[in-house]
Order: sequence, then structure tokens, then C-alpha cells
Amino acid sequence: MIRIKVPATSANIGVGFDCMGLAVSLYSNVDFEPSKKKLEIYGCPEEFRNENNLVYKAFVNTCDFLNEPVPNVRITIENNIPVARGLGSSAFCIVAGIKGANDWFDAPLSNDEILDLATNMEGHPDNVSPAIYGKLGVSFIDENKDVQTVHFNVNPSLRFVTMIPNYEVSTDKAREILPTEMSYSEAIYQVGHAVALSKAMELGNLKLIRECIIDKMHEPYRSKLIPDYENAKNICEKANGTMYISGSGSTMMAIVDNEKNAEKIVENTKKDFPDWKVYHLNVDTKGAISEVI
Ligand SMILES: Nc1ncnc2c1ncn2[C@@H]1O[C@H](COP(=O)(O)OP(=O)(O)OP(=O)(O)O)[C@@H](O)[C@H]1O
Ligand SMILES: N[C@@H](CCO)C(=O)O
Repeated sequence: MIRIKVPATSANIGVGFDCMGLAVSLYSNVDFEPSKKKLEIYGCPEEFRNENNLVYKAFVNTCDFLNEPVPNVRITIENNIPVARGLGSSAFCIVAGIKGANDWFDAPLSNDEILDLATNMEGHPDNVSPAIYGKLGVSFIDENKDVQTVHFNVNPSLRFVTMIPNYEVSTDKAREILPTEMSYSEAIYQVGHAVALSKAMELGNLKLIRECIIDKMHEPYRSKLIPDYENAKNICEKANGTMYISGSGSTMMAIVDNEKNAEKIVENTKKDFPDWKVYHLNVDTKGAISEVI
């Protein structure tokens, strides 16, 4: 049996809209085994137990790309990444499906090829790059339509707390509400802040992170789609932390530089929002891992 373990990913990190993403220590697994039936899927909601399942679609796309016949397969999903909350559940499915098929045929694809295939399916590389490589990824699609990606280490002193509301924000809606143009001065602001943020995360300099992370491209518009945004921000700031909207939301990700303040955020969020899921996480440094069991 092939088991693929994939980390949750948090795109944008404030100022890195559609190009930055972070892998965090919350994991989902998918097992792939031979089956007597064309397709068996276990461990996910009924609505996903069919040929439109994103893990299976990525598996089939990869078999096609490799010019291999699609084998009969039993797929068992153990998903700990909440769906449509801005923590890369779709990137998890796509990366797991591609790596599952790649390992089935003795791993002819490199991680860079897996990244190209995954970006093609997801539409943007900001989640799939850290899902494959771990760490903080900065990515773009070049003129030849290939994905270029670089990775930054994140200082281990930094702690991350996911504040996951009990409501979704639709990615489509969160994109529709954005303006279509920005000025030169705003572009200069974003570039400077995003580059400095990558270094500040590497250094673990929370004071600089607080300055760099303040976004002007999407958060001012998207925060209005999250009714509890200001309350969550207050909880983070009281614990000396900062916060950004993870992916297109609704999850908000707090950053602090010690365990005590991370636990303070966990405690206060659970007290004010008992129905939310709150996890104290680190950065994942390995990305998706394959095991043959
Ligand atoms: N366990 C699962 N089995 C099958 N499909 C899944 C599963 N989990 C997620 N998906 C697919 O991923 C889609 C959610 O993707 P979407 O991009 O809306 O959210 P997300 O990836 O969680 O958030 P973001 O991209 O903002 O981080 C679901 O509609 C479904 O198609
Ligand atoms: N970068 C994407 C992530 C969500 O898929 C966005 O913010 O819309």
C-alpha cells in the first residue's frame, strides 16, 4: 500500500497574495491500494465518493500524463484539513493524487514536475508549492508557463495558531470582491513588504513581521467577509501577536514568537468562540511524504 502524507498550507501570508504560502504541522493522509473494482473511496463525505473526487482526478491526470493505464484503485482518505477554510484542502487532494500515481509507477516524476502538474490543476502555485516542499514557498508562473518556486526556512521560534471559524468563505466570492487594478505606489508597497516579510520570517523577527504583513491588496476587502475578523485580531494583539487571513479565509492565522503567547491565543479563542477549531502549529519543513506500507 502507498501512503501519502501532506501538510496543510496557508496561502498569501498577508502581503504575498497568490504567490506566498506556508506549510504547517497539520496533516492529512491518503492510502492507495489495488482493488478488484474500478474505484473504491473511503474516509471522506459521501459527496466526494465518486469519480469527481479531487484525489482521484489528480491520480487519473497523472496516469494519463505518464501514458500509463489507470489501475483499479482503493483510495482511503484521512483528512484533518478542514474543507474550504483557507488551509489548502484542495492542494492536499491534488498533491496526494499526483504523488500516489507517481509512486504507483515507481516515481518517474521529480518534485518540480509534480509542482507543474499540481499548479495546472489548482490554478495557482501558492498552496501546492509548500504542500510539496514544506517551509515558506514563494512561487510564480514564468513566460513558458513553468512554475518557478523558492523556499525560505522559517525561524523555529515562531508559532502559528489557526483560528478556524465554524463558517466558510467561498473562494470565488473572496476573489470577485477584489478590485481589478492597483496604483504604482500600492505595487511598490506590496513588493517591499512581501520581500521583507520572507526575510523577517527567516529571522523570526516578530516586530518586523508585524510591519511587513499588513496587506493592501486583498485583506481590507476580504476582512468584511469574516464577521469575527476584528475580534480575532484583538485576541492576537493582546497576546503580542499578529494575524493574517489564511488563503481566501475564513481561517485566520496568528503568529507569535513563543509557546506561552500561542497558548494564550488558543485559550482566549476557545473561550470566545467555542465552536471554532483552534490549533497551535509549527512550520512543516518536509512537505508531502510517501511511504510504502
Ligand atoms: N476529503 C476530500 N475529498 C475530496 N475532495 C475534497 C476533500 N477535501 C477537499 N476537497 C475538494 O477541495 C475543495 C475545496 O477547495 P477550496 O479551494 O474551495 O478550499 P481550500 O483548498 O480548503 O481553501 P484554500 O484554497 O483557500 O486554502 C472541495 O470543494 C472539494 O472539491
Ligand atoms: N491565493 C488564493 C488562495 C485560495 O485558493 C486566494 O487568496 O484567493
